[in-house]
Amino acid sequence: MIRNNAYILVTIIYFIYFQLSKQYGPIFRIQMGSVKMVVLSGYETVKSALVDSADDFAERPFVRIFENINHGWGISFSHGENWKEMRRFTLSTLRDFGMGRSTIEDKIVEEIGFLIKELESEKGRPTDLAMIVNLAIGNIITSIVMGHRFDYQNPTLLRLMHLVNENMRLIGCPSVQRYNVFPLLRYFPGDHLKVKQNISELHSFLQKTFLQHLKDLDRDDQRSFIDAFLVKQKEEEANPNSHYHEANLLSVITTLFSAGTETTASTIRWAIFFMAKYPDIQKHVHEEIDKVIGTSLPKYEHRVIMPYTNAVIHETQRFANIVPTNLPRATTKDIMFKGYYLPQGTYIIPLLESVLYDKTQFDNPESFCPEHFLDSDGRFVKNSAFMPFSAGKRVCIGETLAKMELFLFFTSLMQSFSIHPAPGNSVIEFKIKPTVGFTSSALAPKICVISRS
Ligand code: HEM
Repeated sequence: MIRNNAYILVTIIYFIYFQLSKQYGPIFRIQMGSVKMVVLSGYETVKSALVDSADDFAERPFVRIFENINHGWGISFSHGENWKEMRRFTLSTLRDFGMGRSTIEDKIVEEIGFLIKELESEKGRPTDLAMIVNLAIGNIITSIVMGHRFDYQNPTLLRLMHLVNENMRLIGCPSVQRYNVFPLLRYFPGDHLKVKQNISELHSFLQKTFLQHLKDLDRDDQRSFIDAFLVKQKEEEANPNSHYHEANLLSVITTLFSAGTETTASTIRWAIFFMAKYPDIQKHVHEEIDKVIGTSLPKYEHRVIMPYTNAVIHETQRFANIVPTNLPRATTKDIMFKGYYLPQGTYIIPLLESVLYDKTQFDNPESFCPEHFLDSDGRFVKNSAFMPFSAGKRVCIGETLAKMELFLFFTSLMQSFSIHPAPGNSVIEFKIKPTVGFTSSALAPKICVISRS
């Protein structure tokens, strides 16, 4: 059936899938512990599966740690009708409900104002961006979910972000990956227990928040995602099969925090670090911002007339490759795919790294090169292998929000500041390394953020 079957002990296996695909081709099977997986590699193969055969690859497999967290509820690891309903509701609430494009844009612009003030107060001293960018992006999700933001020193925000970040790191770490594939490990202590403990704390905080929202609920003045969900829950009170119950609400909101914070914050940090690393590219970005926006407030609509900045953001997402393995998929029925028989429920890894670094789609994939998204006249060009949000039926639901955040945060920060490696650290020595975790975060030395005014 499948060309190769390599049995591989679990280590930090994710980093070697791409290497294996160079040896075994675009479709190969590996076995980790008790779990057999089929890896799809390269743009043509991943696109054929996720886009051309979208319905056949629309499920998620059983992944022990996600089952512990979600119990099949919510969106990211839920199945069938429940997944469809929660996905539809979340997408339409993000799009339509009193927080349509302009209102979300307002919230983002407001948050950027606080972030800029905070960075100005550093007065150009060497700064670690990790925490502060995380809090700012976390506040956008908080505003959407709860209807308000927190000060950066607020203990509730700090604790929420700590729980979310720690879990993102633990879920991607080797010990939890081993736990996922060796069933007996569930009887032993380990990082999976810390993940569960963090989720319990997060859920009890959210349950108290739901009660408060329920008390103040006004059908005609819904101020947050929680309000919209609770209204729907009331409307469906008489329906015994309703999907609008607390377990789904807890799971959806936990996912919005986990999937919607570190991913975007990490991409913004990568973009800022690239500016410190590549001063010529930074100069070009500054010139375009000064010419197109000047001292006005950046708006999302500016991106269509800012091809260079737009290309830098796209190249950051491509190069930073922050979800290298994608989330796993499963086949919805028995299928033949490119000559191979894949039974229903086959565990699929559609390797995003192999798409974003595909030599047949990008001239110089190993280099940071905004020209990958520009034509010879400097116009922005799309590339269908640009898939950092994946593709098909399970494509990231936060894509629109994340794109708006990335453009507005990056453009506003570059409008206000120039970015430099900290003294004693030359541009050549300025190294950015990805860290191991669920997402590929940027580890870089401190930088200096100098006001341009
Ligand atoms: C730069 C930022 C982001 C990146 C690169 C990213 C990437 C991804 C990827 C690769 C997937 C897997 C899709 C698949 O299975 O094919 C995903 C799924 C998902 N993302 Fe994002 N994401 C980002 C931001 C966000 C934000 C801001 C939110 C929420 C507000 C979000 C919510 C989700 C959810 C709920 C899913 C599961 C979708 C489903 O199973 O139907 N993401 N994301």
